[in-house]
Amino acid sequence: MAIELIPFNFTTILLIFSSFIFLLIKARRSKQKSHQNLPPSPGKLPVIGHLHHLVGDLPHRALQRLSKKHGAVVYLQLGEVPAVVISSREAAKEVLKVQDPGCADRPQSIAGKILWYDYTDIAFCAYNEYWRQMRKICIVELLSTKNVKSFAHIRQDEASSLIRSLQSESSSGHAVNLTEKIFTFTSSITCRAAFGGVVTDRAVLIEMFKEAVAMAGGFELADLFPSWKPLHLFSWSKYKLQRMRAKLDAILDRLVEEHKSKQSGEFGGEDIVDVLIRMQGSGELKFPITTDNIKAVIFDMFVAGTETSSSTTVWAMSELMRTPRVMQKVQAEVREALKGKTAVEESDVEGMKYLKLVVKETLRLHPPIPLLPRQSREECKVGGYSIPVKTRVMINVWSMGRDPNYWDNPEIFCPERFLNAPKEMDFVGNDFEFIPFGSGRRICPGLNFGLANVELPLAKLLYHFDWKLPYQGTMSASDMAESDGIAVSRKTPLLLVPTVCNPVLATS
Ligand code: HEM
Repeated sequence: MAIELIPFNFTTILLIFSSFIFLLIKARRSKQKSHQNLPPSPGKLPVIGHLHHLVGDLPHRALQRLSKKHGAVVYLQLGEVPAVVISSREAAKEVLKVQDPGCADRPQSIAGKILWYDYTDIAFCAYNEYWRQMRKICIVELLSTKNVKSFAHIRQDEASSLIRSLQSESSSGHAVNLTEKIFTFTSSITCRAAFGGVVTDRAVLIEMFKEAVAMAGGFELADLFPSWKPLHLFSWSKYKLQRMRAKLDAILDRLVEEHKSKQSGEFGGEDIVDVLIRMQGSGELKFPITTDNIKAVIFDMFVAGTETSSSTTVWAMSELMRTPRVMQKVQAEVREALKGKTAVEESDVEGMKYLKLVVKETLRLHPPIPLLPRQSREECKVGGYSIPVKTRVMINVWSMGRDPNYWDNPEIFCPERFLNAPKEMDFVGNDFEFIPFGSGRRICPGLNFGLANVELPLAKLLYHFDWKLPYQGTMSASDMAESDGIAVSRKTPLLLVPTVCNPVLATS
């Protein structure tokens, strides 16, 4: 859990001591005016509330443990911040459907404020008219089904580079860092589709974005004690974020300037940055936008579009390596469908039913965003309990995907479960025990783009290569450990040895 420690010296100790007393008095006062009919809670400590229940484990795992003990709707006091954890499909439906838009805000965090330009992007933005306008522009200009289809040649081009680079490295017989390769593939597609070319400073952008994702988890000490200003003044993370923001600004300013001097879309037309610049100048927008707003959206697209898809592909390969039965079955499907071909086309992938089930099963076990981050905009009722206004609502998508009440043998990677399920289940936001893309008004607008960025490379990896672990034996549970942060990927890179099976020609 990303709780940052501030450096210790005499002043710090004095500050911590005096604020402890201040918070103790505040906690006593707020206890007196506590809400009626709140959901059940575990034991609480003065000042820190329930924070100690989250220490030592990743948030989605710690919250699953609490829900098993206290129920599907649990109330927590995280420092000063009221929070509710949702862990059943019925309660998730109430939050995301019945109460939507009552729970459609996002919780605020220092990372969101600094790196996403005062929350003027889409993902961290509050639920308001500005958000609606920006989300609509991004869907129409970038993420619609038609647009996603039109980017097929970019995906094809980048997937072929990925395969060629793996093919040339495979001759050494050494392991390749598949996590890195897939990440480069996905970030190149996002950059080319959204910004018209691979950004010159992409490596710096990637580094920043990785740190941002780790820090945007929202469990920073300063985020949990918003009224305690000295903590904000001395927050080490805040200074780190401000330094990152200065670097980010320089890169994004350059990107915007380049777009102002010429249109950069892949077809010589407009990309999303060109569109936003044009709209900024037209004066026709209901909510006029600044260059900072454009930069917020650019960073959003890069962050939201890259990590989610690449970590899904990497988790899929990890699960396949652990489950030889499924690996053989999916490779057989892919190879049968492509018999005699030297290259994999997107239209070929359409008919690969088992491959699609593999992706579905991967998203059940490894939703890239395990806790949907929402915040109540008004007092609402969930599971018969009251959720006060401005409560952080965390929907534990990860734990619902592994709940034995909904899934047989939930820890087993078994794509066939979706064929044998009593009802057809999909991830488009209607089956609330399986919502890797979220649901309701804030459902992921990049669903089609994301899936396309997972299915094609996966089909290619399985068609062109056989895969081995770089050591004898099988992958252990610790090999599947998860990283910290708002988006959860593998903690360690996936290292695998590829052997060429169906070679790719130099020209394809
Ligand atoms: C496998 C791929 C992906 C997964 C699993 C995923 C998952 C999610 C989830 C769970 C949310 C929060 C939804 C909610 O609160 O209900 C979200 C939001 C979002 N996603 Fe994705 N995503 C993926 C790919 C993408 C891509 C490729 C893009 C764009 C290039 C994208 C852009 C966004 C944006 C802008 C939001 C914020 C929406 C809002 O707050 O209104 N995502 N995504």
